[in-house]
Amino acid sequence: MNRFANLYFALDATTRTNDKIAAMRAYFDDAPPADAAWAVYFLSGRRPKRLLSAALLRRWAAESAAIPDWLQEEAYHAVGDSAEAAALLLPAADQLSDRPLHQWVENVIFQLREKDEADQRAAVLAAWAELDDPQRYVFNKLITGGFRVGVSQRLLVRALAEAAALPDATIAQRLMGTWEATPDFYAALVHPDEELGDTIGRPYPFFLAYALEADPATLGDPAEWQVEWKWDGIRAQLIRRQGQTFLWSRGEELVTDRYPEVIEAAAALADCVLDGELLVWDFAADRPQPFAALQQRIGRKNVTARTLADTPVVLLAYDLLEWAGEDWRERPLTERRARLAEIIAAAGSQRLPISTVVEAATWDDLIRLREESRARGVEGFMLKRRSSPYRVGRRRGDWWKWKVDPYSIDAVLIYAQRGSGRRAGLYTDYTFALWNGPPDDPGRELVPFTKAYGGLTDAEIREVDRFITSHTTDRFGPVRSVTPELVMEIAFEAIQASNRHKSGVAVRFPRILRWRRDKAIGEADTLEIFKRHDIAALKV
Ligand SMILES: Nc1ncnc2c1ncn2[C@@H]1O[C@H](COP(=O)(O)OP(=O)(O)OP(=O)(O)O)[C@@H](O)[C@H]1O
Repeated sequence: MNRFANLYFALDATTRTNDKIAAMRAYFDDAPPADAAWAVYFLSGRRPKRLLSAALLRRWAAESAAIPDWLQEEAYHAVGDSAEAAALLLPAADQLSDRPLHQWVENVIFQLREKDEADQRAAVLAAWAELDDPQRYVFNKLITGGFRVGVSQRLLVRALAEAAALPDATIAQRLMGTWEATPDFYAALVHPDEELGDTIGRPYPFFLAYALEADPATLGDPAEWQVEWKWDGIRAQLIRRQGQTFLWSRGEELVTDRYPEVIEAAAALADCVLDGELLVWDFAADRPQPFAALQQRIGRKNVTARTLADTPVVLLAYDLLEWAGEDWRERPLTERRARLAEIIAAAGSQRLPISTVVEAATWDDLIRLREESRARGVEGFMLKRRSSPYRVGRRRGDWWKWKVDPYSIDAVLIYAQRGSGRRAGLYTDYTFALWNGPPDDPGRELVPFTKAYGGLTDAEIREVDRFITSHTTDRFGPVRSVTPELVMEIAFEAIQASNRHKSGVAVRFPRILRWRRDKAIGEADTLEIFKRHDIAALKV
C-alpha cells in the first residue's frame, strides 16, 4: 500500500507526461504482479463503488480523533475533501504495517461490503491504525468511491508498454474488455507473446478524434477526406465472432444485454467487428432521436416490449475493424468503408444502418451543409482522412470532429456552494437563473435553470467568492443564495424539455464561457429563448 500511495502522490505532484510515465514504470518494475494488477485496475479508472459514505467516514475520524462534530465540519470545509480531512484528523498510526496493496484491496476494502456498520467501523479504525497519512488518504478515497488519478489511459498504456518492452497497441488491446485484477492477468498483460485467456469477445481500442479548431481549408483537398455527420449517441463496438455477438460501449462496458434489438439484428452479420454509434432512431422521419431518448435506455437492464417500441435503438456503423477473423485496422479507410458497405447491405437490417457519407466538392459547401446539423439532430461533422488506418486512442491528424458552435445564453448567478479539491473553501459551485418573462413585465422572476462550471480565471473565482460572502441573502445548508447581480454567459450543447426542472428545460454540458461584466441582470436572457429552438418537438 505504501508503494501505491507513493505512486499516487508522485502522479499527483506533476503534470509532466514523462514524469508520470517514469513514476508508473518504476512502480511496475518493482511491484509484485498481484499488486501491479490492482494498480492497473485503479489507474485505468476502474474503482470499487462507494462502500461507505463520506459522512460516516468523517464521523468515525472525528470520534477516533476525539474532536467535536463542529470542528470536524470546519476541517472538512477547510479541506473540502472528506477523505483528506479524515486522513488529517486522525492521530498518528500505532504501528505501520506494510501489507501489500492486493491484501488491502481483497482482504480489507472489498470485505467491507459484507459487513454491517459496526463491523465496518471496526475494520476502518483498525486499518487507520496501521496506515500513515498518505496511505490513509488513498484508502479513504478507495472506500468512499472517490479514487481518481490524473493519468490518461494512454499514459498508462505507455508506461506498461515500456515496462513490458511491447508495442503500445498490444498493451492497449490487452487492457480492453473485462478482466480480473489477478497476478495471472498482469503476467499475461506484460508477457512477450502469450495471448490473454479467452479472446472471443475482446474489443479493439477505440480511435478518438481531435476537435478541429483551425479553418478546415488547412486540411487541404476536401477530396482526401471522408465527411460524416457527427451523431449524438453512444460510441459502441459490435463484435460478431464464431456465431456470438458482443456489444461494448466506449466506456469499456459490455452492454450486450441492454440492446437486444441490435444483437438480434447482428445475427445476420458474417464474422466482423464494427465501430459505430448507438442511437434511438425515429424510423418514420428517418433521423435520430435526441440523446435524451437514448438516456432512457442507458442504465436500463430490464428491457420491456414497451421500451423497445418507444425507444428503438440502432447501431449506425461507421467503420470496419475486423473481417473474417482478420484485423483490418491497418488498411486505409477507403478499403474498410467499401467492405463495410457490402457487409451492411448483406445483413439488410434497419437496425444496422451505415453512417452516411456527406458529399461536397468544396469546404465552403461543407460549411453551408454543416448549418443543417441541428435540424438533422446531429452535432456537426466528423472528418476522416481517406488514406488513414484505424488508430488507437486519441491521435491528432486523421480524425477531426468539427462540431457546430454550442448554444450560449446569458444567465444570472443566484446560488453558490463551496467547491472541493483544489478550490476547496471557495464558492465555485454556482446555480444560474433566467427570467420567466420579458423585460417590460414588472412581475417577472428569475427561475433557476442550470449549474455550470469552468470558464473563470482564478482571479475571477476569488472575486466571485468575495461577492458571494458579502452578498448572501439566505442559507440552506451549504448553499447560499445571493443578491442577483452577476451575469455570466453559459454554453451548452443541447436542450431538452424536462419536468424535473422548474424552468421546464434541461441543458447538456453547461459551462461558463465568460463573466459578462458588461451586462446588467435585466439584460440576461428569458426562458423564451428556448422557444426558438422548438424544444417541444424533442421527445423526452
Ligand atoms: N460519424 C462518426 N464517426 C466517428 N465518431 C462519431 C461519428 N458520429 C458521432 N461520433 C461520436 O463522436 C465521437 C468522436 O469524438 P471523440 O473521439 O473526441 O469522442 P468524445 O470525447 O466522446 O467526443 P464528444 O464528447 O465530442 O462526442 C466518437 O466517440 C463517437 O461517439
